[in-house]
Amino acid sequence: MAMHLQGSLFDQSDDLRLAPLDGIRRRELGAGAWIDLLPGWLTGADELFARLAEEVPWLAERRQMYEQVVDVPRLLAYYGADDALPHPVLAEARAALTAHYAAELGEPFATAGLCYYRDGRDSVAWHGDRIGRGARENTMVAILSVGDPRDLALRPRRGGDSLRFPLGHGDLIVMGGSCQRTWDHAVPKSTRAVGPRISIQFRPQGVR
Ligand SMILES: O=C(O)CCC(=O)C(=O)O
Ligand SMILES: [Fe+2]
Repeated sequence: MAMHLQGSLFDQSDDLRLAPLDGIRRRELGAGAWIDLLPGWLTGADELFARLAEEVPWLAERRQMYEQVVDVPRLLAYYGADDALPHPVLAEARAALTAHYAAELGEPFATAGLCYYRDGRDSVAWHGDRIGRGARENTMVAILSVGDPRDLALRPRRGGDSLRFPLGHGDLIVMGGSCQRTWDHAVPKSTRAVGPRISIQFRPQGVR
């Protein structure tokens, strides 16, 4: 009898595979912003999660906030357009996104930012990716999520209700149009017992 002692942490498939992007669904948010969602874009991502958690040179940042220096409540890593990505499937993912959005975006996805949320206390506060061109131009930010599910919350900057999109293991969300200018996004803290999550954000050159 074959015994599989190394159980899967999050999903059943051992096969690391990206689904075609044709199945992605768009939702218009208003004010020229939209999101595209594809749950389960990447299957078999347990090994990817483990490798990223162990091998990425994670940085714990500290930031000045008023009179205090505070810990940024998540770990970070950044890969420029010419840096080797920490796993080959991430290069594949970036190439697939570049091909799928070529006509609409008009430039490749280039950089990869990684965030590691160790538990429900880790989070990112409301912001838009507005360092650089995101403040002035329409652009796209594509986020692949692995590990425990966390919500990505979005709210219009002009005021209004926030929306929450639960992002699970292998899910893809793309924020596009005016989203970085006219909407803010956040990963709120969670009081539920949540395990670790890693997000990979692909952006065009000069968008942060
Ligand atoms: O982890 C996420 O899904 C969002 C991260 C984010 O918004 C950012 O790093 O700019
Ligand atoms: Fe962001």
